[in-house]
Amino acid sequence: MTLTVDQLSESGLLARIFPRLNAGSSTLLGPGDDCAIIAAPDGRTVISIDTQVQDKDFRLIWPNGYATTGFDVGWKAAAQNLSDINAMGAYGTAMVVSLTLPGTTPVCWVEALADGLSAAIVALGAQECSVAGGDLSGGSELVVTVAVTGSLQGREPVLRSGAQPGDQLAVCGNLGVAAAGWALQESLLAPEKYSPSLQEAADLFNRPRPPLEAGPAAANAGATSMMDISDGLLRDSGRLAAASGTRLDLDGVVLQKYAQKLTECAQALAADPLKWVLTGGEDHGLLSTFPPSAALPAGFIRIGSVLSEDANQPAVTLGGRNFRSAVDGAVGWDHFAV
Ligand SMILES: Nc1ncnc2c1ncn2[C@@H]1O[C@H](COP(=O)(O)OP(=O)(O)O)[C@@H](O)[C@H]1O
Ligand SMILES: Cc1ncc(C[n+]2csc(CCOP(=O)(O)OP(=O)(O)O)c2C)c(N)n1
Ligand SMILES: [Mg+2]
Repeated sequence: MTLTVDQLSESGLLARIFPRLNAGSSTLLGPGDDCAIIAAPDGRTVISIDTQVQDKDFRLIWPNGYATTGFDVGWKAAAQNLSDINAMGAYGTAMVVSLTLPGTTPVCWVEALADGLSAAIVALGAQECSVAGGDLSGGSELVVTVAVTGSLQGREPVLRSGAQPGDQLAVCGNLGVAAAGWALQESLLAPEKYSPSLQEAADLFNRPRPPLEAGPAAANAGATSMMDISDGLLRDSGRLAAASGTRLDLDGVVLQKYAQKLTECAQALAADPLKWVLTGGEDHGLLSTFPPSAALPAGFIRIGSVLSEDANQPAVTLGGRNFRSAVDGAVGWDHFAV
């Protein structure tokens, strides 16, 4: 019989979780007391939080049969939180983790979640970020919430609001790959039948790899604005444009190159890969703007330009035209509008 969480006490479950949690050098006191204590030599703390809810952010079993592991959910929790820290130009220092668990959850699933958190932190290059504490509760569905703190290490933060007309618009990381992976898992195409490129898309959906060195590098290179792309390029571009009081024009030719990389997935599902590139979320790459003459840091690719606001023009255009026709009116992910 599989050991489930309702067969353990809270402290019994914690005793299985604690040894699996990454420890980092900013953590003056880790899990076990009422609070953790994190050093903040910079004098400022960057802080963010993200939640994953069963059947909203992941399915335990997908239509194609893939079973989401605790490791996947832990990895994604760490990755999406560190991505927000990255998007400020900061490094992660500590996380706290709140788990709402049905009593029937296997203990090994929770242990794998702790392993996934720590594995992502290390694999993505944030090994100085600890998992410093958390909370446990029971509930009818799985909910995993992680809050993260970060340090700017003396740098100025890069906000969404600093884009200037004339700036270059650039991205670092994947566009549309996680959306392709999500579509695969919502399809009836069994994972055993995946080719290597389908497998890569599914893997990057389940265990995203935000480029964590790129945020601080962009800040150092003079990025004027930045955010991570979690809800899709069009939706997040609209947010950056609105925050900066500018318009953005995307280069359809460059974006087609991202779509071409998804040809095999798109053919397998008879889907439009450009729609994944424009509206797909959960890749957690960076969308940044740089002054016209700035050399883009490693990994950034120019995908458009920043223009002056114009009441007669949409905030985001694709090759100078309204993008809606290219994607059937879709914009990106919204928890309450889909
Ligand atoms: N329940 C809430 N209460 C207060 N602020 C919130 C809440 N939900 C989101 N926010 C804030 O609104 C902004 C947008 O949130 P979100 O779209 O989740 O950002 P991100 O994509 O960076 O995670 C963030 O600054 C976030 O802190
Ligand atoms: C079962 C399921 N349905 C839909 C999705 C797709 N999805 C869920 S959240 C999301 C966008 C990012 O999530 P959000 O909580 O908005 O992240 P944030 O913008 O706060 O970083 C997407 C594309 C999914 N991952 N799983
Ligand atoms: Mg959020």
